[in-house]
Amino acid sequence: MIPFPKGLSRTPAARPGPLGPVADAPHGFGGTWLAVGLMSGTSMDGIDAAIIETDGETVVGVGPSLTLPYDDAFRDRLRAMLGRTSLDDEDGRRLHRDLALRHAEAVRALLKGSEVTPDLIGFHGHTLWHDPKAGVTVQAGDPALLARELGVPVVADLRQADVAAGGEGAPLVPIYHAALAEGLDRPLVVLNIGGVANVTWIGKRGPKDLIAFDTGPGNGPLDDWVARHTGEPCDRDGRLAAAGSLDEVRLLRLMDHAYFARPAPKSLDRKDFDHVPGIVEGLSLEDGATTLTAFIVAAVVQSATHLPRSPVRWVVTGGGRHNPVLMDTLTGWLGAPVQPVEAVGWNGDALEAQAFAFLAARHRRNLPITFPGTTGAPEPMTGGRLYRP
Ligand SMILES: Nc1ncnc2c1ncn2[C@@H]1O[C@H](COP(=O)(O)OP(=O)(O)OP(=O)(O)O)[C@@H](O)[C@H]1O
Ligand SMILES: CC(=O)N[C@H]1[C@@H]2OC[C@@H](O2)[C@@H](O)[C@@H]1O[C@H](C)C(=O)O
Repeated sequence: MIPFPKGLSRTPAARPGPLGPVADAPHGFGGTWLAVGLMSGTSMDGIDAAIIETDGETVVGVGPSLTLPYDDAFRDRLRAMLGRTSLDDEDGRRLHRDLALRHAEAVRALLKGSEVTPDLIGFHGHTLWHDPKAGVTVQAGDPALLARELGVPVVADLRQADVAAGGEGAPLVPIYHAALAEGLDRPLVVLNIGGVANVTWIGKRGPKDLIAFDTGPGNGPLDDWVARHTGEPCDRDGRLAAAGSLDEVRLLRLMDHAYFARPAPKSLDRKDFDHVPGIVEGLSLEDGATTLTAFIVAAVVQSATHLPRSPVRWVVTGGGRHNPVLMDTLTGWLGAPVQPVEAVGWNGDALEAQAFAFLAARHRRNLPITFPGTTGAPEPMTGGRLYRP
């Protein structure tokens, strides 16, 4: 564990706060879909694909999942397109097409050797730009082409309606966390540590008793730091962070950002951390890794001040849960039980992809996917657009 820095304030005692609306009565529906979910996350490691059986309210069955990694050349191409708001030129159209084709390849790999044909695909695409205050969120990857390639209806454009209504358009996964958390002790917090990190607080009042927001950086700035110094994609198993020392002064500078004090709901783009390399510049490889690992944890500790009540436990999903230094430091600094989501029987490598399958099913049922407590939408909102093959 990285020692707790003197200059950082501890989580204040949890205080009561506004709660999201409680669920409407479920709509009657007798059937289920076999739905594939596809996510290309901010860490740009590859395409996650998973299959579930669901009616959009409960998860009836969970099937296999996989990650189709991006090769370095494609990752560089993707990175070069970050920040784009338009795909309307040759490079943009090529990326839109190639992402769809790679997602089709991921679905074929997922289904290989099985007799299964999915009924539905939930497709996130890859976020190039996210600025909900300006009403803009851009995901690359052509859903119409994906539907044609696979001969299966595709639900995509899942952030657009929420952003158009004044919501943050992110995070979208909380309603899936809530569906999975039925029957578990609550309040429960699900913490996702991918490229960016986000939390879902699930209260006791039913499946829509949710508060969710992005906490701050996930592995993104740490991955970038390690890649720049070593060419490796990440601080594998936290080895570098374990060997370094925390630079408390720089951590406090990293935490001196208006986002952390801002009340939820709120969301981030990867670009919101563009200033981070400048702050850690000059540190040794190991001390930089320790300080950027501590930054992820400090942002989570700060996020706890925006939660209505302390949870009974934190369950962690996303690639960050594989980093033992990060997990131990979270446990120490939060002073609460912190476990990987596998402790409650979920698959942390497949959860986000599964969520997009679930959201596609909710779209087909016309059930809301975002809520005042998760994105700041004015009311529970449906979302997504259906592309038929
Ligand atoms: N063994 C490990 N040790 C340290 N870090 C790891 C390990 N395995 C994965 N990671 C981290 O997890 C990251 C990938 O996480 P994940 O797949 O959840 O991200 P993502 O889905 O792309 O992001 P987001 O949730 O922001 O969209 C890697 O970039 C790496 O930093
Ligand atoms: C705009 C965007 O793509 N945001 C992602 C990103 O990655 C993690 C965090 O920031 C989260 O808000 C969101 O993804 C997850 C899948 C979500 O919408 O729940």
